[in-house]
Amino acid sequence: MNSLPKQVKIVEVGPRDGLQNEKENVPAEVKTELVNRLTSAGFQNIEAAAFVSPKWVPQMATSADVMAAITRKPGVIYSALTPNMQGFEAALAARADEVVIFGSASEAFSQKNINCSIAESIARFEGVARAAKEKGIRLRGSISCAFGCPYQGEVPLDAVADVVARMRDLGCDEIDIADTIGVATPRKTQAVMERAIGQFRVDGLSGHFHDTYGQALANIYASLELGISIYHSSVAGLGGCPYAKGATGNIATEDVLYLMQGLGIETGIDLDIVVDAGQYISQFLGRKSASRAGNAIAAKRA
Ligand SMILES: CC(C)(COP(=O)([O-])OP(=O)([O-])OC[C@H]1O[C@@H](n2cnc3c(N)ncnc32)[C@H](O)[C@@H]1OP(=O)([O-])[O-])[C@@H](O)C(=O)NCCC(=O)NCCSC(=O)C[C@@](C)(O)CC(=O)[O-]
Repeated sequence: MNSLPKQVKIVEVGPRDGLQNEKENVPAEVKTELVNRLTSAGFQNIEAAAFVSPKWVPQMATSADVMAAITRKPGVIYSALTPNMQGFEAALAARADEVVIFGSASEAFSQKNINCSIAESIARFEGVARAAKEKGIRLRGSISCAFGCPYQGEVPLDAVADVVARMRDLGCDEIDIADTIGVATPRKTQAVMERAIGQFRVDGLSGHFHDTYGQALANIYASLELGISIYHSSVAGLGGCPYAKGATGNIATEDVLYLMQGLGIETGIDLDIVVDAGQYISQFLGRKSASRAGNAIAAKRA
């Protein structure tokens, strides 16, 4: 059996990826309370904002308010999505610790999500990357549809490797390999991750798995076997992408933490506080949490 990493970093993406698709406005105070609860749970990295066009993603329009109101813990990285220089300037003003340029391995998805081709997106990201370096802000690259696309279907492995190399050349500190629509299975996951590892250091790659087909935990395990040690997840399994119809949320953070506990892998995160945060946001949204571990732990307590 391959040896697994002894510790992993869990990037909590619920306040951004999780909430961006909610139809009803989630007030900035609720998002702020969620980020604060997640901070107290011990995450090193929380994706808290997206400085994107409010016409494209209205739910993220309050990002500056959230970034201004959260109680920051020293050492915690609060990240923001920045598709272009306008987004970067807003993230800088909001004191984001990390900016995220987000592209795609699928041409069709790139057009739908950010209204340009892959090549145009990379050209657009060059300015953001340069500005981030000048200001000493961490730079993360996110690659959507690395395992399949809702518009074009199959995404060639070469296309993933190519975008990883382009993100690397832009100077990304970390690169996310994202299963936007949750279609990957473990062998496919390993095939894609191996190509990514061929282009970038393994300790800078992260797995970002949506759980549409219930495969995300298996895909995380498959990635652990390759030595990947950064994973994205969303409290209560919140989420879905506005440009990926039918795709459900990210894998629930509570479920990932339960898995890591069982494997004896250190995360530095307090599962009980995350369960409370998951119940808090689910109650606000008026629905049951999508986290099976979260619901089981909450039921046991009651
Ligand atoms: C990229 C654009 C802006 C191009 O959109 P565009 O329409 O081509 O942009 P434009 O430059 O022509 O500008 C049009 C208007 O947008 C404004 N604008 C332009 N830029 C900004 C900005 N940064 N912030 C605020 N406003 C902005 C700009 O000021 C102008 O306003 P107007 O003059 O019409 O009033 C647009 O397509 C966009 O905002 N897309 C965002 C899509 C998005 O957020 N998708 C969800 C996140 S990606 C995701 O979830 C996947 C991920 C990361 O989680 C990983 C995974 O699971 O796959």
